[in-house]
Amino acid sequence: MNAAARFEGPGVSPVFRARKLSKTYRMGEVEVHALRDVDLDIIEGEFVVLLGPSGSGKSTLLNILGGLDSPTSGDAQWRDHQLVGAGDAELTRYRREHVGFVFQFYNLIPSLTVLENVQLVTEIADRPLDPLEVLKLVGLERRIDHFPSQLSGGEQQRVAVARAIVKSPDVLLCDEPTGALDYETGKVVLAAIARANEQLGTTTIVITHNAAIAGMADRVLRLGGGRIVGETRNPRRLSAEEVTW
Ligand SMILES: Nc1ncnc2c1ncn2[C@@H]1O[C@H](COP(=O)(O)OP(=O)(O)OP(=O)(O)O)[C@@H](O)[C@H]1O
Repeated sequence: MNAAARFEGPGVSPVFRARKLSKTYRMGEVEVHALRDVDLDIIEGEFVVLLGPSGSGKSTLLNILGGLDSPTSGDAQWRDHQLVGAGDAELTRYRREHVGFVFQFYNLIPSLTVLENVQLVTEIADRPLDPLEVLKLVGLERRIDHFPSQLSGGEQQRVAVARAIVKSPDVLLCDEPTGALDYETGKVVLAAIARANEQLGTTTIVITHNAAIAGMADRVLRLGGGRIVGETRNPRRLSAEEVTW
């Protein structure tokens, strides 16, 4: 069964709309169904957590929504941007103008300082935020002249979050943002992501293996075998400080 994570009815207009998204990999004789007929709507400003075991299709779904991958069949749109069948140039523009990514590993430029890593993005963004303000938002205003090698993993991940949000993206997509971090540092990074969602209104999707993080979301989608197998809404979102695991 594919639980239909669709919004119906008046007054609700999703920013993401995916229908019957499927992704199949063929490896010789073997077919891997990474996604099977996924229907999904996400509304503006929503904080969605994607949970599910390894191989359930979380990254595949996130990458399609982020314009990094394309499905084998089905349809996906962000506002009026068609994400399926779009050319490379169009997808690059979509990503550059609208999407911020945070991955498990930070991919900072080692020869640039914290501030410079974040400033770099503002040079190609249409409506960037002030890099110093964003570094304040992630609690790194005192480390702006440090190089990545002089920072802890959690601090580097917060620079990566700042870099993702400084262009004021409409969408923030995070794939295991705390996967490489210890408990305390993970919480600080989650707090930074939640703050971007709350203060900037950024539609946020976070993939995690950590079910405790689900408490921070408006909505939790569980994937299994390439399908959405469960959907819950939290009546109240927990702050990063309230989450324990
Ligand atoms: N490039 C690829 N070639 C072949 N199979 C792939 C490829 N990318 C992903 N898959 C397969 O598709 C399925 C879904 O992968 P996906 O990375 O979306 O899962 P996931 O839920 O994000 O897993 P994890 O939590 O381990 O990151 C898996 O079975 C995976 O092996």
